[in-house]
Amino acid sequence: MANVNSIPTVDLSLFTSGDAQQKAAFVQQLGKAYEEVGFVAVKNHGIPDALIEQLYKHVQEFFSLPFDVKEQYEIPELAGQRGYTSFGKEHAKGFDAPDLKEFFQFGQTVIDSDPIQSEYPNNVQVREVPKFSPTMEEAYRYFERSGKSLLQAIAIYLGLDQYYFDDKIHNGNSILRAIHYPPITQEPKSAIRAEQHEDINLITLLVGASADGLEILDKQDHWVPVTSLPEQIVVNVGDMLQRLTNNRLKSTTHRVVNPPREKWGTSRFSIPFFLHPKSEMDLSSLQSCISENNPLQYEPITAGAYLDERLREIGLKK
Ligand SMILES: O=C(O)CCC(=O)C(=O)O
Ligand SMILES: [Fe+2]
Repeated sequence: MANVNSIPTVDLSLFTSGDAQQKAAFVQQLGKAYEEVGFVAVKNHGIPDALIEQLYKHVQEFFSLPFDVKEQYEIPELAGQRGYTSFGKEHAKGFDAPDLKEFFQFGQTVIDSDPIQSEYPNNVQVREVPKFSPTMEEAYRYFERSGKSLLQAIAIYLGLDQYYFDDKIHNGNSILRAIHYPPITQEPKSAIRAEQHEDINLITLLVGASADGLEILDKQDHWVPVTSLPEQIVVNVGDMLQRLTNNRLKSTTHRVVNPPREKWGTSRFSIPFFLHPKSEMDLSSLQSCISENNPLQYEPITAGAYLDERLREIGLKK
């Protein structure tokens, strides 16, 4: 990735270990960035570099397995929510052509006695790459922790109690998705690897993808490449948070484009963490985000019902 940021940068350590003034400054920077751009690059995000390196290594090992091995880990009844999803299964909302990607999804493991456990299917263990699932699980915990801090800052920005989201995301339905965009072998029908879309969840945390290609749509309707430093993660607002805030925080449209011809021969890997609350969370817009200038835009819905609706729209759920 290029060494220049095209989105605002924030330093999470100001929030997690700074003094009161630094913490307040972080809250304002993050909130303003989410009102204006919807995307930030986060440094000192708390996810160890060595873990990210291991994660990419095992993810690449998994995708380089033969197709008939990967296919054993595909479970259509689970709508792609756990295990492997092969090429051509997912398309963006409103588009027919499938994205040029295969992916693997890893979900929540409940370790306390919360009965919510019965809502979640088991994660899929990949026998051929023994360290794949344990590394996904370890990374999942770190993403949850960083995401929780970011949501605490967002809660303060919205005038809510700092811990407003904590119980809503504890044992939540988050997904760690490892994606492989294969090399391009012939003149592609379109210049797009993943068609434009908005994420469904509260926030998405994305560790440095292995190649350029991610772009966001700015307010002037221009596509702007997202660039961040290797030690940063990109964190964006999803539709659930946009809905909760009655469009005050922006779920910005984004896509992944093909590389220039000289890089067609290379794969692209990326590993977004989609932070979801428990399915029972009420996504009704907050009263504090409704005003004469910004009248209520959405019907009330729970996170679970909303996710279900969206999975049907993108072709994962029938
Ligand atoms: O591959 C990327 O960099 C982003 C993928 C993405 O936007 C998504 O899966 O929702
Ligand atoms: Fe996305």
